[in-house]
Amino acid sequence: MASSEEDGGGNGAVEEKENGKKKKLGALATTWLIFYNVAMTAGWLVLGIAMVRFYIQKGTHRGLFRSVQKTLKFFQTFALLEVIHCAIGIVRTSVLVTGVQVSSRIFMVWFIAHSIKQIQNEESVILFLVVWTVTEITRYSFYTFNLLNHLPYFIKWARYNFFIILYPAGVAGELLTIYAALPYVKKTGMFSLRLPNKYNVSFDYYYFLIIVMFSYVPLFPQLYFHMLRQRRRVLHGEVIVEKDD
Ligand SMILES: CCCCCCCCCCCCC[C@@H](O)CC(=O)SCCNC(=O)CCNC(=O)[C@H](O)C(C)(C)COP(=O)(O)OP(=O)(O)OC[C@H]1O[C@@H](n2cnc3c(N)ncnc32)[C@H](O)[C@@H]1OP(=O)(O)O
Repeated sequence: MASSEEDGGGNGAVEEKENGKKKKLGALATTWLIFYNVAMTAGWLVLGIAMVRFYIQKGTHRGLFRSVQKTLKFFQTFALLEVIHCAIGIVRTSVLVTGVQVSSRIFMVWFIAHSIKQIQNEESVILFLVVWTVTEITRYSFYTFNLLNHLPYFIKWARYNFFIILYPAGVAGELLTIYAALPYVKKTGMFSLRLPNKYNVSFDYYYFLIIVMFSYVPLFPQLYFHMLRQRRRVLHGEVIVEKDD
């Protein structure tokens, strides 16, 4: 993490090491990442503004998902590139951690909120939408300013503090939404394959969703503790030895 004067100071040795790392990132990769992060910041800002405008004009959250879904789908799906960034090594972070984070979001957007219209007006959908939006505006603006070597301290602070509350709140929104979807999935048998069929395979989306819900129990703490470690490293200059994937 390269610091700038606006950072509010920090450890000189850590700063030097971090600047060295940044020099190694090629100019092309840096240019691409700046473009990517600016586009993502703008996308999530547009989404945030659209949500606020909708609520002010209509005075209800009903219909909000429907009105912002195109922007949400586009920018959240675009985030798949983050897994590629890690895989090709232009971003120094774990493919596994990023993969779990991005795939769970894509799953929520396409296989839950998009596919099950009956749950689109649930309060829990608005909860995760608001939480994701605040998180992503902060996160992508952090990356952008950091790459430009002009990182205001409040953005750095927000990036590594907001998540403490937002992560559990987002997970609560996601789990409550999947829970609300269960009766519709059971009633319609959507995305399920019953025997007998020509493939001789059966799949029950209802039970799959229950497994997904339980998978948050081991996976979410890993993401949360990863972020707590990143927080100690960036805000308190602790050297953390990360295990390879
Ligand atoms: C098929 C069904 C699958 C179902 C799976 C079900 C299980 C799911 C369990 C998990 C639930 C997750 C729920 C989640 O969706 C809920 C929410 O998001 S709620 C909102 C709160 N969320 C957050 O705060 C998100 C926090 N997460 C993240 O920030 C990232 O996604 C994460 C990958 C976890 C971040 O990790 P990372 O290691 O990247 O942290 P850093 O930001 O500190 O970055 C490390 C270094 O990489 C550089 N970097 C990273 N990305 C970029 C970029 N785009 N551009 C430039 N540089 C980048 C960064 O600067 C750091 O560099 P350095 O080491 O040099 O300092």
